[in-house]
Amino acid sequence: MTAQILDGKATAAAIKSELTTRVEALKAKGVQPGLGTLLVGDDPGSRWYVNGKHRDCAQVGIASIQRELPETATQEEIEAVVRELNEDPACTGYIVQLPLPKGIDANRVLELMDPAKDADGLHPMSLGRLVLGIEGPLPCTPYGIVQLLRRHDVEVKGAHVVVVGRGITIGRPMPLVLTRKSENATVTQCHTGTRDLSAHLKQADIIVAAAGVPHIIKPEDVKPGAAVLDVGVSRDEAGKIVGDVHPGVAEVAGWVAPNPGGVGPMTRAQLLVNVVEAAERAAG
Ligand SMILES: Nc1nc2c(c(=O)[nH]1)N[C@@H](CN(C=O)c1ccc(C(=O)N[C@@H](CCC(=O)O)C(=O)O)cc1)CN2
Repeated sequence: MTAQILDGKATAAAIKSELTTRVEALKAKGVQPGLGTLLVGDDPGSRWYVNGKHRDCAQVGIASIQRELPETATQEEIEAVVRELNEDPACTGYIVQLPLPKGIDANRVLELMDPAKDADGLHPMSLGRLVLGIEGPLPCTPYGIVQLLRRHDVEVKGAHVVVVGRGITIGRPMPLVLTRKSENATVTQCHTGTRDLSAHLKQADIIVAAAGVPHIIKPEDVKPGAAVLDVGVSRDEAGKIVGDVHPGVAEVAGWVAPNPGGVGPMTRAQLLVNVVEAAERAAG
């Protein structure tokens, strides 16, 4: 293996340590930040992610509010919990864990959230703010990726980034974050309608692979020295994660974010950043 590792675990640990100091300063002003989560259904992956978020909160001094509903919950029952979280003063920010069960209108649920409590940066108002260049919470995975690159001194300004995928949590908002003046990257977005993925990938200085297609990024499609971030999550028969990036890419790339251990921990760290920043804004 020749590529250097974009170490998400170590970087997230550094961010959490910085946040601990900021949370202490908030508490000294009488402000206790609290993260709420709403988990609907029994998906073991989603449960693992939500539990991880609350473990992180405990580490940095953020309070936890955990709400759960069964897989059979109706749209109305989910919306009732969202209204409760909107009203709960102990909950300064919250997330609705995605995906929601089949048949639930996730957009309607997201729209119902109080935008001032959107810890995920996925509320339509937060995404609109991002488009307009107004300060607000940033989507956790896209901004976690930017932080991971910055903290390893990988140049984002002027880089050509190819994003593969257009899902709500990563692919769709990723170009919005990367093309802000502060990031100033040039972005090509590829998806299932892209004719020649390989031709686009070969041009990339940075590849963000969020297609959810095992090993779709092959060594022969990667420019030598490029940074490749694997965000795809598929599972093999034993339940082990299989990413979007073929292991042979590490022989060609300059940098790789492994999966697990790369972008996932950064998603969780950025969520805490959003909670702390919202509490800081509220505290003036
Ligand atoms: N409301 C949201 N739902 C979802 C989001 C999101 O940002 N907001 N993103 C993903 C899931 N996710 C956070 O919720 C998430 C994914 C992965 C990780 C992580 O740390 N992964 C580990 C590996 C875990 C494993 O072995 O299964 C890693 O990469 O090292 C954290 C959070 C979809 N839903």
